[in-house]
Amino acid sequence: MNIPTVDIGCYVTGGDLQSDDVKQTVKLLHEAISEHGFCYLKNHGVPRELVENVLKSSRQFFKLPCSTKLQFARPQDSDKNHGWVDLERERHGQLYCSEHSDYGSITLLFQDSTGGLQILGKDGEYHDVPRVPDAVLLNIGDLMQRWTADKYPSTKHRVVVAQDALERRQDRQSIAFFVQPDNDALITCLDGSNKYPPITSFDYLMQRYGVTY
Ligand SMILES: O=C(O)CCC(=O)C(=O)O
Ligand SMILES: [Fe+2]
Repeated sequence: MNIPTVDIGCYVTGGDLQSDDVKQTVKLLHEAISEHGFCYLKNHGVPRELVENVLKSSRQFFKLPCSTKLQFARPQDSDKNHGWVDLERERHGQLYCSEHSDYGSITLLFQDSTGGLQILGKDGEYHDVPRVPDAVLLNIGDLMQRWTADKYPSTKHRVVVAQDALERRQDRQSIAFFVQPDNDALITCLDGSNKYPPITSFDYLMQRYGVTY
């Protein structure tokens, strides 16, 4: 499957929104995410060094003893949705990155070179989505699909660790940034169709967490 790469440099550097460059970028972005719900972004403005530093810090963090990591654990019975989740809980809830779609508006994902991410194509088959150096992967979440009355698909995906990586006991790292609108933002179908009733971003998220955690 060919996930398109869109260069958003002209927008990131503050280009005039009415310029042909920006209009063309918007068109390509629209086409890419309408088709796959996924696309790579180039010239996204996040410095490579920053990404590498975050990966390094997270490597250090995960090597800490469990007792230390527990101090930063995500509370189980509160609406605070950040913090460390141990593998057992993660397996229970999220089935360790088996097939799922993301909840929010968009997700930005940096992967390492291990690979393993796959997306479900319209053909019903899973397709590898390898890392593209210096690009960030953007994907549409369920709330954005609802917001766009299903025009932008929240495509199902999963992570499978390749046999050779398993044998080498190679660690895999990725950084996912889940973008969620402000809690009180009312999500109403943008095309006026009212295909889904309006819901606040917070209520939607809580509904979903209620099912998963
Ligand atoms: O680690 C990855 O490549 C993807 C993870 C993912 O899909 C998620 O956390 O929602
Ligand atoms: Fe995901």
